[in-house]
Amino acid sequence: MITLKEMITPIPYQIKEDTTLKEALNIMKEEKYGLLPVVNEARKLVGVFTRSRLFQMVKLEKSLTTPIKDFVKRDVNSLKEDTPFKELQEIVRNSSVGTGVVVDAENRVVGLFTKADMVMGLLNVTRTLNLKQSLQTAMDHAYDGILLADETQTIQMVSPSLLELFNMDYQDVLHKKTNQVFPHFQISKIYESEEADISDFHEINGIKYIIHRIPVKQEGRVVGAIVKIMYRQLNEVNELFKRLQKAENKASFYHTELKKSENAKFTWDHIISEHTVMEKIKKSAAKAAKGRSTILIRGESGTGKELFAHAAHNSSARKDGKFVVVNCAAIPEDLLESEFFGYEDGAFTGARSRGKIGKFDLANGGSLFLDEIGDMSLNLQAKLLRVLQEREFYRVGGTKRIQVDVRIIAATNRNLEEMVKEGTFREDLYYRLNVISLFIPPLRERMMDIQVLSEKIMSELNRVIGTSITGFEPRAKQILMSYHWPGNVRELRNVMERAMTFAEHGKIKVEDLPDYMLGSNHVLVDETAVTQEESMVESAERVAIETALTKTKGNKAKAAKMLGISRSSLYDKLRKYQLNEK
Ligand SMILES: Nc1ncnc2c1ncn2[C@@H]1O[C@H](COP(=O)(O)OP(=O)(O)OP(=O)(O)O)[C@@H](O)[C@H]1O
Repeated sequence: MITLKEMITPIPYQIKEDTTLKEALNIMKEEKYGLLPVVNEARKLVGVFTRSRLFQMVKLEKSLTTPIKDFVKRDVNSLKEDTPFKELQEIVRNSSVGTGVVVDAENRVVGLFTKADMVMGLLNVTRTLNLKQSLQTAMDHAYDGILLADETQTIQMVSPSLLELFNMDYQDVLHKKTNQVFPHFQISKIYESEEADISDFHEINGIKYIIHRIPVKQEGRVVGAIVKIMYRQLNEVNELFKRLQKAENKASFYHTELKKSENAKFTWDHIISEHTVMEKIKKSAAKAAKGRSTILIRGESGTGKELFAHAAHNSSARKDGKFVVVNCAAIPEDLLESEFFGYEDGAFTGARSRGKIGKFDLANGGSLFLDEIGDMSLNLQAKLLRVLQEREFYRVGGTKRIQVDVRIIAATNRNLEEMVKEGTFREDLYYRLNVISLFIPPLRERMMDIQVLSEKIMSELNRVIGTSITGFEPRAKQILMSYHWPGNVRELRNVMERAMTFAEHGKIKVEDLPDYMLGSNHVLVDETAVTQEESMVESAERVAIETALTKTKGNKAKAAKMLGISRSSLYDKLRKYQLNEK
């Protein structure tokens, strides 16, 4: 709101009691002031010399050299410069005096205040207010991100879409220097060059954007800047472009798909995790990968077993050899043997009689990944065991021994020990495979990973499907963090893809999540407890801790384990989020 300070007429003259009639006359004639404030040596207000006092002196035929001292009006009501606008309105309304003297806290004169000043001030207020309001409305509805900075490069206005893109709140940016909050906008450039320009592509959360910097000039001088962040259209264009590309690349797609099955695509870096147990598994897997032993990867479906197998092959001495995948559950029983060992010419009648190379042959010098090994028939288990023991096999219908150098990496989500007990999995094969065994914990037991994985997946999908999703609304995040994820990371990916397709841009809301996730029994934390002030990371972290404590019935050691953090860091976080009493 406007203050008196902004409406006063500054007065360059300070007359004193010894100022002569002549001097006072000259000033009043020149400047047409109705009154002049009179000050003492300390420049403090002692009274005013008015036009009527001047006439009085002339009427009394005082000589021009007479000091004005005896004609100073001493009972003046001065106005303090910090008088609020509302109070000022009252004073002006009730006062018969047209001009007042404005003083500072020490009673020193700072200027005059006239009724005309007041009217002009009011007019300005209304004009600025209306303009500001119209601008704000335009900003609120802007499709692009927009930022207005003043002459000092201080942020005066921002559009909600800009805040959404950078996941910030008004208080994070308003009245702060642009260079502090958004250094990469490089706004100072245009204050110097005075020319509008457009940046190269930038990227945040997989969303591409361009910065359009426009200087605002007044009388040839830069008095501010408008920054326009274009991102939504970019992603839409991107999407169209991608569709075109997809069509063009179809043929080569099939080609690469074919090749893909024999090449390991992933490395340890593709396995995203911040959980201490996962880090340990990654380390020991990397170590095991260097040797020759069989590796058995255990864990629920969708926990990333195949990813580990790829990474293990890629960090082994065999990385230049093939990485051949066999899904033991997907191949019909009667074909499994020929898939593994191939067959000789003439082993079958008809079109296929020209022979076929088996997966063991293909993987020679490389790795053979036997996925879902728990789903293999006992008959084949026996044959596999023989190859593992003797490192040789016969093709179907063949009599020649084929020697191979293949490293086996097997995976299963089945309980092999139970199966051995039941007699559905060979004990000797079990021991052969179980030389180095890795167990990947389910996602619900490494809640910090839900956070990091969802962020990574969001970035990736923004890029791939052309959405511009910037995060989650607190309640949606809470559901994500407390859901039990039976399908693990695979399910998380599917949920994210679906939610991002629904939401398209902005934040993912509860209604973008599948209904089955919303069942109240999965949501373990009080929803009102997620406050707006917390950052996304903080609120996710707090929800994770609360959920872990609820799940472990308050057992801090177990909760820390579930979260993948040390006990002391759990205690730090409990203090930080004031969760101690829970
Ligand atoms: N830690 C992780 N970081 C990144 N992506 C992951 C991670 N874990 C799993 N994924 C992703 O989740 C999906 C499922 O992973 P993967 O196929 O390796 O699981 P799996 O345990 O082999 O499943 P299944 O037992 O059903 O074969 C894949 O898209 C994979 O890329």
